[in-house]
Amino acid sequence: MPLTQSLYESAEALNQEFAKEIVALLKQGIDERGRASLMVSGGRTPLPLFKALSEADLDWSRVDVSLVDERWVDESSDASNTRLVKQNLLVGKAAAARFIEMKSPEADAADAVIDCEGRLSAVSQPFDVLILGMGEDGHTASLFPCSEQLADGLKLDSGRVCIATQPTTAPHQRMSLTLPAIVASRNIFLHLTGDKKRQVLEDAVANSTATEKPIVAVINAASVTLKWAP
Ligand SMILES: O=C(O)[C@H](O)[C@@H](O)[C@H](O)[C@H](O)COP(=O)(O)O
Repeated sequence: MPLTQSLYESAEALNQEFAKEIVALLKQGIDERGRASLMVSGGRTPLPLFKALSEADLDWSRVDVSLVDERWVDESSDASNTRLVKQNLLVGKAAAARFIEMKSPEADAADAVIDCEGRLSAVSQPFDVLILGMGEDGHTASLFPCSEQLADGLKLDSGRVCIATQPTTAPHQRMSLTLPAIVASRNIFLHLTGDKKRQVLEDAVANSTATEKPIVAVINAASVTLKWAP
């Protein structure tokens, strides 16, 4: 599938323009279906985008927000994506959005998959806007090349929305959307900054298999728009 490239001179320009594009897509979803859904990844890259979104004029009360993946830690942990989103995105105007939790009290993410899918069934699907990041190992969401669960997470006919994964190259058990859940989204964005990640992406698309670099699995299965700045 095509990877549309949207390249910006600066991260500032990227985040301002990207936020406007996301808001327009969410408005379209609300106009057409009464509600819209925004699925976000964790990590450091999205923080300035979250700030721009939190200041955007939108009927956020009609927007469902949830996570593309979650580290299986308490919200009090600095590693929690729930904490990251609540502190950076669901503030200001965006505080009115409905947040659907991925994390639940189960000690093991593997014991929480069915419940997580049940909670996410309350989110209007297909997701209107889904934002992916990427690690330098080519992982996206919490679909890591090193994890034993990767093959199951990449099965397009699994019928699953969530999967518990255990990376060996990154801390914490994870809960992740599966590849089929990701690629069913109406608008999929890959949000990257820096020359290194752009090089990793270009090399992966040119030379890697989906299991070597899971971001390739997404690009092979859906139309993805790259949002990149230096
Ligand atoms: O929970 C997570 O960590 C993310 O979902 C993960 O897939 C992230 O998007 C990449 O690791 C990039 O993270 P950075 O933006 O911090 O480089």
